[in-house]
Amino acid sequence: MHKLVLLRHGESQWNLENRFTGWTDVDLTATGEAQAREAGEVLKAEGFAFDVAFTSMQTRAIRTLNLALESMDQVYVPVIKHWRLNERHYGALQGLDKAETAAKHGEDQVKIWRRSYDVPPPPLEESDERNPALDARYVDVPDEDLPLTECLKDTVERFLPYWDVEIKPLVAAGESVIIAAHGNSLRALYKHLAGISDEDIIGVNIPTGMPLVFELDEKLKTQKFYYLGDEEKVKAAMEAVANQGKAK
Ligand SMILES: O=C(O)[C@@H](CO)OP(=O)(O)O
Repeated sequence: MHKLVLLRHGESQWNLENRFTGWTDVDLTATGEAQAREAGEVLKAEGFAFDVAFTSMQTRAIRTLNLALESMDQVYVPVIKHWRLNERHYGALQGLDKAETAAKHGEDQVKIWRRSYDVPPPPLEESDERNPALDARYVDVPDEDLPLTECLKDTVERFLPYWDVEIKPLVAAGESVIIAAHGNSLRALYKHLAGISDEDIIGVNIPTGMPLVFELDEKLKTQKFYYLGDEEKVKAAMEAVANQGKAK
């Protein structure tokens, strides 16, 4: 049996401000840092010893991983960063307040933009200074692979090839792996690993800073998955994420 750990970053500045974030590179808040350290403590208490860690190219996920490994006394673990683990690109919604957007366009429309499988938010203009093609960290990525918006299906299509080729073989070989990433990029992997339908993925919300363990058999079929930590706390945190798209 293999155990794979998924960890969404701790609270970011724009989680706190309730703004659509996507590929905007915001940092953790002090609460987010504490959540990351706490995740590390929980993982340590459960006896996890990682062989390799994967994360995105975004500060909030990288720092969450670093802080968690630090509180596990495992900063020596090799870390691989890749853009395919980045958050889903939120297009022209990036920077907008979620509750204000719900008041303007309706909660139903915001839920479609936030959680539907195949409806992308309006794209950024190519000339927008936030176009990832202008960001030095993606200089080696072909422009046509860099998104100006994404629905979850697009995120699945860019994340899963990386999972299949780079991560899955390590898990299959018995390596202990942690992936520190984002609410929606982890929903893409969650959908795949848990076999969730395009319709049911709408109801899945991943809370910040809470380790999610997938137990996989020898064929890497999921046997069970669960969050580490207090069940009520996890439930409340999931509901809070779902409610971020409601008008005030
Ligand atoms: O803004 C975002 O990029 C994501 C994750 O923080 O938010 P949401 O939960 O609304 O998809």
